Amino acid sequence: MSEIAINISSVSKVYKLYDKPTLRLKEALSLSGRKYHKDFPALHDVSFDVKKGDMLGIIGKNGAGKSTLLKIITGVLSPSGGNVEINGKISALLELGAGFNPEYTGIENIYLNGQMIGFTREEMDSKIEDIVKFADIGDFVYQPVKTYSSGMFARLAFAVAINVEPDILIVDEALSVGDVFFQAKCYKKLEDFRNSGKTILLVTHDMGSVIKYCNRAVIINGGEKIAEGSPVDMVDLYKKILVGQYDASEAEENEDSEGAGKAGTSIDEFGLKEGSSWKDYMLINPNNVEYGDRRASIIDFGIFDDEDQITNTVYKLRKFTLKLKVKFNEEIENPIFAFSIKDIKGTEISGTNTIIEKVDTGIVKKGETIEIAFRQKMILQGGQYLLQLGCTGFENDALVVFHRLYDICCISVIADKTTVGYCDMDSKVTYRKED
Ligand SMILES: Nc1ncnc2c1ncn2[C@@H]1O[C@H](COP(=O)(O)OP(=O)(O)OP(=O)(O)O)[C@@H](O)[C@H]1O
Repeated sequence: MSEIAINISSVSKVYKLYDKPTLRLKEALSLSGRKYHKDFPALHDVSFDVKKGDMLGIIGKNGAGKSTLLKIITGVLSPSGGNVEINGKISALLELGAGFNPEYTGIENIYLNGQMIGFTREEMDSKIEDIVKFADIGDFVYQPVKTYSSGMFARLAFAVAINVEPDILIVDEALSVGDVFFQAKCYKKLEDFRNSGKTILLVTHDMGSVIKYCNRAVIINGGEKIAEGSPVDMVDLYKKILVGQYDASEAEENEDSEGAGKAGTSIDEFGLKEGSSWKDYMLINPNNVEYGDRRASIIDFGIFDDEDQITNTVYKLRKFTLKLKVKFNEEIENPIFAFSIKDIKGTEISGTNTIIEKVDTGIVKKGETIEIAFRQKMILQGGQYLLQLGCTGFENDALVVFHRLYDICCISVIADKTTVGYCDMDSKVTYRKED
């Protein structure tokens, strides 16, 4: 029996773009065979295999071609070139509401969907209870689905897709509309599904989910597959694409064959090239804001994980070090070095400085460069955060800012569990019954 669930071989898709809808008809009726469209290549020569039991993340920017690829895999679209071989029964959650009749009730749509997948009414009778229970939308199952919120749609669609015993489940962003509890329930179900040896393809913009749940990932960019490998490496590479720091040679370096890798670039392995600085290895926010009178300048910084690898990705409950290099353009007495971390909504979550930490920085002379390191345990929950750095001081009891960098780079925290609230107190639990 083949170990491959899906084989995608040199798949291309060219869409026909018409300036006006009438031109489509004009082209169809043209006796001379005149073309009224422009070709738009949405996918070009995409090849990869999905093994049975894989949970493969497909990541890429808006318009990269991910949905087009999924539609080809599920047979909704036919490719312009290449081949797709499927080994097993597919159930897909593509566009929200696709395959649902808005006038039918939830229950009627469950039967309709079941029939479309190939189940008889009797077979669906035995599944309906599980589906309704999983969807958990109360009496709305008896209402026409046109009255549903997008979250209710997602619940019903996921409940159907997961309960029809597919071998391969394809999920395209559908989970992002559900509420957090429903998402958690779905991810749990996806894990059970994968643990039972089934295959999942997940398209999502949520990189945390890719790292947490997938065992492999593929990056699609501009209609091409540019890399395939461990989720952590692919997410790192994808972030570079997002901030315009992608270099094609890196994708080749990252192409690996198996398993999960390690985030970041090893200084030992690659060596910091002469003349390069830590920040060359960091993903810098192109929209960062900086200010200050520049009597001291932050000339370099880097985040180092517990293995001293420079990275934007830190694991929860592991140590990491934040290093800064600050060059002094004037003599300054008792400069203060600081960092803080904000969440993506801008709430300052944590941070410290050398005064709070009682570090005596003394007098720094003009021309000197100070290297300062903050080492701590990452206790924030999994997610994306933004880093702020600063060098300040006091003059006549007033705070002066020499150099501050706002939202300079992203810190991605990877977590394998999420506790309550902003941070994880790393509780150690003991449990015993009294005699
Ligand atoms: N039916 C269509 N006709 C013409 N162009 C299309 C059609 N469907 C998609 N496209 C184009 O093909 C490209 C790939 O679209 P696709 O929906 O596959 O991207 P995607 O990676 O899924 O994006 P997103 O993350 O925004 O969902 C886009 O430029 C899109 O505008």
